[in-house]
Amino acid sequence: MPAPKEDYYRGAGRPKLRQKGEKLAPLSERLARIGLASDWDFVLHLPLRYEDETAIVPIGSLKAGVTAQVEGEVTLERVTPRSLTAEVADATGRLQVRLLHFYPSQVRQLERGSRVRLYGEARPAWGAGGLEMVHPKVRRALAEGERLPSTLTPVYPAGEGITQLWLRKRIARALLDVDLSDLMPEALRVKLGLPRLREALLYLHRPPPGADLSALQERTAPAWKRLKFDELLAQQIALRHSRALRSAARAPRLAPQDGGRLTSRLIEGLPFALTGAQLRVWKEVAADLASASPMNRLVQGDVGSGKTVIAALAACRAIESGRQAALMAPTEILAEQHYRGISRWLEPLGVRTAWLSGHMKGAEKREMSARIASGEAQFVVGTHALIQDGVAFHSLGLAIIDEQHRFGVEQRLALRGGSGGLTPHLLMLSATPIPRTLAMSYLADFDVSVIDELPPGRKPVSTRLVSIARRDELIAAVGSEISRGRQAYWVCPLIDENEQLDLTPAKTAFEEIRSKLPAASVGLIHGALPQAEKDAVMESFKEGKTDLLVATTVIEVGVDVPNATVMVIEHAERFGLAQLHQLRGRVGRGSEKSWCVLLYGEPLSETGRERLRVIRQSSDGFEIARKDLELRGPGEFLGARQSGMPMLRFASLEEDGDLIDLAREAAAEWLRTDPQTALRHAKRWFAQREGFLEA
Ligand SMILES: Nc1ncnc2c1ncn2[C@@H]1O[C@H](COP(=O)(O)OP(=O)(O)OP(=O)(O)O)[C@@H](O)[C@H]1O
Repeated sequence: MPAPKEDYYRGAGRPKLRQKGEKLAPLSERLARIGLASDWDFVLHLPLRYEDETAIVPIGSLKAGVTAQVEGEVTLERVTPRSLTAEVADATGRLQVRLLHFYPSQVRQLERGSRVRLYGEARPAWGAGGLEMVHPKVRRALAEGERLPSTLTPVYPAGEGITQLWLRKRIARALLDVDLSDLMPEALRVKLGLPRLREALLYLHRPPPGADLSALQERTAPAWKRLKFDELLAQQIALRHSRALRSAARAPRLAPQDGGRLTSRLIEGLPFALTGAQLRVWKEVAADLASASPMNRLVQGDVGSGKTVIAALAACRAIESGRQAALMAPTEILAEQHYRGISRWLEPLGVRTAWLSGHMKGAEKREMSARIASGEAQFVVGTHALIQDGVAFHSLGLAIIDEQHRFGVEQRLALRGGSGGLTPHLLMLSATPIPRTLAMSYLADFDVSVIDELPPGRKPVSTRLVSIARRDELIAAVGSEISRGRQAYWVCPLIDENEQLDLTPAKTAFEEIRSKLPAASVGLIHGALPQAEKDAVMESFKEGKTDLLVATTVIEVGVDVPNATVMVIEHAERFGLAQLHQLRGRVGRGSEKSWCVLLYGEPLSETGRERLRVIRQSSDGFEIARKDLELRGPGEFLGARQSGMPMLRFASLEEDGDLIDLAREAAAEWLRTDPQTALRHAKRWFAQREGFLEA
């Protein structure tokens, strides 16, 4: 559809209103906001969409100020010596036409009953209501089936005060200045039937007459394929390269002479037998640990699949090989739980454990740091406190990171640190399953193990959707579950009253439930409580002294209380899919039947409804993650910070799975035959991410 005028002259987005007297930021700053700095950035600043000036729009959809082309039949005409006015109508509406000077030929063209095509700007009609065009270009209507070759004008993403015209000129200059010669081996390009890079870019910035608009918009044109492939290829090259750098590093071999007395005693002492999946994953981890190249392994397992025991085994392996092991968790609650849980297994085996919290006071913290530095503490658990200043390990052999996606790359690297020229092994745990395509591109640098089996005897959690209007009924039902000796969670999205959002906050829910269930012992936990209080509340729930725990999402990951069988989530529609799955995973951890009740407020938005539907129908974390990725896109799913890898701009992991496979193969081959040029290709794409290739 022809563009409204401001699209061309004032930038594609709706111009943001500035306050009176407010100055526009300098141009370079405004450009930087939309990621434009180097010539190469401009070259890759591709049109958001295209305007087709030859398209014909229905008269009924015309708006004042819009320049467009319409087609219709002349239904009225009036000729005076000074003007020619006519009315043109199509099935959707009518439009006035006014010519103030005219030729006899135009009178013939606009004769009543003839069909014409008009191109011009629509304006409010003079005198009468409706719209008119003054001096439009008048041409004969198209014959049946006749189509015009389209000429497409690009419309770029633009920011405040950046005009389309300026962008077009700037991009045209960049296209001349930047070296667009192909780096990709010619044989590969021909094999994949891809256009040259220069051709592809020119095609996208200035589509030739007759270019296929839908292939451009849907990003299926060969030119698009070329750019997506180049991007994926660059990513694969960068990942392989960083992997190669890593394998050049040396790690301590963690393979005890005596075959591992500590690990075997741990396995023997467990109150359960390891599942087949746990055994397999432990074998994979142990093999990595025995190698002199640093392990970089991600263990994925659905909620409750038993990842902790893998971490404990790996820690024992480091310790029995004479090294220290550290575990970093994203929250105090989780770190504390791991500390207690794993210490309970390790201390009877004579392992010396230590706990480092961000809340520790001076003397206590110094003492812990000293035990870590002297090597007296063999197994250390903590939060970010572990990588903050003043903590140096004596001989760290293994760094374990729980919920790895909650930490940035720098944090992961910081814990790994290294001592004595040796790089510790890195084991990451994640309960957020990462779909295959995503893992293959962003996480190609990790080895991945999957615990794809739940411990025996688990019963699936029944998930119910209940309108918030039935809250009272639900409280009573939870009360009767509690009277049978079970425990329950009641999760709310907020802590305090908030006037803007009509959501029942945790504090109100706490008071209300307490008064409605006087026989039950009810606790409240949220992020704003002092640490000591949080610990006490959690401990009391774990010990079964508290029956019902009202909470915010502080309990989201990792909390393990097998006697809890009910999870109520208020305003479930406000939570993300991964979060809902994690929360639901807090129940169904024992052998009793468990319930998850999703209380929703009405009206439900389309996406809210969709999320609740997915979570009710599936209990498979991988399936849910795939849906989540679909609903949110990889950027949000991973978060730029979390992946540590440059986000893909053009390729889509959901749609371009086949290209990822091709790019993987091609990257390996290219790095083998001509590593220099392959790396130049990767740098060209990710130049803006300094240090990425060195990471
Ligand atoms: N093989 C097993 N047989 C029986 N119970 C097991 C087994 N492995 C682990 N468990 C128990 O299952 C529960 C869940 O284990 P764990 O806390 O390690 O899960 P997780 O994978 O970390 O889950 P989440 O990500 O949800 O926290 C714990 O109570 C643990 O003791």
